[in-house]
Amino acid sequence: MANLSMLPKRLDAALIFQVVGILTALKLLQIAYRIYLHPLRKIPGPTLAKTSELWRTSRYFAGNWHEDIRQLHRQYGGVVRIAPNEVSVADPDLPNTVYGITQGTGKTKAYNTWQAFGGYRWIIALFPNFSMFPEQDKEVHRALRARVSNIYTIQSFVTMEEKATPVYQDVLRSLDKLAQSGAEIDFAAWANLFTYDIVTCFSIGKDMGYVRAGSDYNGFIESVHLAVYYIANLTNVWGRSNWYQNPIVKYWSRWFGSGKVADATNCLAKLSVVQAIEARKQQGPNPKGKQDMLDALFEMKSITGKPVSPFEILVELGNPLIAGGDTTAVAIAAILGPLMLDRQRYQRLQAEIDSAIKVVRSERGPSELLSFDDVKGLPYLKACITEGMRMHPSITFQLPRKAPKNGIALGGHFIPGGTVISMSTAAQNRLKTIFGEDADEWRPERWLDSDIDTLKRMEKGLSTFGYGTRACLGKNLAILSIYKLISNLVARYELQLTGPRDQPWSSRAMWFTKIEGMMVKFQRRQIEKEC
Ligand code: HEM
Repeated sequence: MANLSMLPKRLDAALIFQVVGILTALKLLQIAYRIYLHPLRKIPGPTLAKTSELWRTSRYFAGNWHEDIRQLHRQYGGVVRIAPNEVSVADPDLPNTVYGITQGTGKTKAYNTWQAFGGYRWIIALFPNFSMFPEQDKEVHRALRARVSNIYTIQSFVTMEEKATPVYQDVLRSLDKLAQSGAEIDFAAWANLFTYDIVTCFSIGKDMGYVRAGSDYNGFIESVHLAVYYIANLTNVWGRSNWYQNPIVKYWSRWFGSGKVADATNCLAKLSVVQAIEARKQQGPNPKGKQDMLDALFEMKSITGKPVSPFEILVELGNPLIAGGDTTAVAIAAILGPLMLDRQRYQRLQAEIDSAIKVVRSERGPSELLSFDDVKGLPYLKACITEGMRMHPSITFQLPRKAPKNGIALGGHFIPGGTVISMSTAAQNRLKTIFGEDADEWRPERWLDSDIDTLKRMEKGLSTFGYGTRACLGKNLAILSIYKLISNLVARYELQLTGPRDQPWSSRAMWFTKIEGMMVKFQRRQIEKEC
C-alpha cells in the first residue's frame, strides 16, 4: 500500500496556475487559428460554431435542429460552417457533387456512433461485426448492401404484405371503436404503434400487438427513442455513444433510476429477436417460401465467405427494427397533418381513393382493405405523400461525407479535401432553387402541375430518403406501408384535428424529427357504411 506521507502535503498553487494558464493559452490559440487561419475561415457561420464542436452538439441536444439548420441557411446562404471542420451545404447539385456515386466522397467517422462500442477500432477488433449503415469502407459497404438488396425490393415486400393483414385489421377495429366513442388520440404517437407492428411483422414475422394494446406496453418504442437520442446526439463528441452505452451508466440507470437507459442500450431484447432467430434456425427453411425478412436473411451469405451467423442476422434485423419504425411514423403524421388542416384537399384525395375502391370492388367484390397494388398508381395520393415528406422529412440531422482528397467547389466556395460536408434534408427539401419560390408552402399540386423539367429537377433534388449509394435501403417498405395506411384511413374516416389550429402539433429533432401532440378524432364515413 502506498505510504500516504509520501504524497505532497499541499498542492503547489503556482504550479496549478501555470498548467491552467498554459492550457488556456493553447485553447485560445486553437480558437484563434480556427477563426482566422483555418482553411474554412472564409465560410460564413455562427462564430461559436467555428470554435468548437460543442456548439452544434448543444443545438442537437436542444431538439430544434430542423428549424436551426433552415434558419442558418437562410441567414448565411448555401454553404455554412457549422463546426470547426464541417460545412453544411444546401445546393441543388448535391446529388451529383457530394452524394453522387462517382465523387469519391464517403461516410465519415461520425457514423461510428451507430456502431457497437462507438466504432472504436481496437474494441471492434475484439468483437468483429459488420453493420451496413455506419460502414465507411466502400467495398465492404457495397458487399453488405448487395447481399440483402433482393430482400428490400418492392416485389419482395409485396410478397410479404399478406403477413401484415392482421395489423391492418387491428387498425380498423381499434379506430372504429375510437370513432364510436368519439375519443381523441395523439395520432403521431398512435402512428408509432402502427409502424412498429408493421416492421416487426415484416422482419420477424409477428406483430407485437401495439395497436391492439393501444400502447407501447413493453417499452420497446421508448427504448428506441432513448437509444437514438443519445447515439445521434453524441455523434460529434469524443467517446461517442460509449458515454451512454457502458456498464457504469447501465448500473447507475438500474440502481438509481428507472432502468430505462440500461434497457435502451439493449432494446432488441424486448422483442426477443435472438430467440426468434434461434427458433427459425431450428425450424429450417420455410416450405411456403420467404414469408418475411428473417426467412430471407437465412439465405444471405457472409461477406467473409463463412456461413452466415445468427449474430449477423441480428445486426441485419436491426435495420428495419431501429431505422424503420419512427421514420415511417413521422412520415405518416407529416402527410396527414396538413391534409387535416385543408378540407378541400382532403376531399380531393378521398374522391380519388373512392374511385379506386369502386374499381377494386367491381373486380374483387366487397373488400375491407385496399392493398398497395390497389392504390400505388393514384396520382393525388402520391403527390400528398411526397409533399408531406418533403415539408417534414423524417431524418433531419446532418448526413456527413468526407470531401475528396483534391477538394471540391460548392456554392462559390472551395472546400478543401478532408473537410466534412453535410446536408440536412430539412434545409435541402425547402430549397427555392429546386422547389420554386413557394418551397416553404405545402402544395401537393406542385408534383402534378409542374412542367417536365421542373418535375425532373424536384424529383432529383428531393432528399427525404437521402441520395446515392447510401440512400435509404428500406424506402420500399416505408412507401408500401404509408400508401396502404393513408389510403385506408382516408377512405374510411373523416379525421379531424382537435388541437388549436394555429399550433396544432410540435416537433422535436432527435435524429429523426418526432411529431408530438397531434390530437385527432375519427368519424366513420357514410360511404363506407353503405358498402
Ligand atoms: C419514411 C421512412 C424513412 C425515411 C424518410 C428514411 C430516410 C433515410 C435516409 C435519409 C437515409 C440516408 C442516411 C445517410 O445518408 O446517412 C436512410 C438510410 C437507411 N435506411 Fe431509411 N428511411 C426510412 C425508412 C426506412 C425503413 C423502413 C428501413 C428498413 C426497413 C430503412 C433502412 C435504412 C437503411 C438500412 C439505411 C442505410 C443504407 C446504407 O447505408 O446503405 N429506412 N434512410
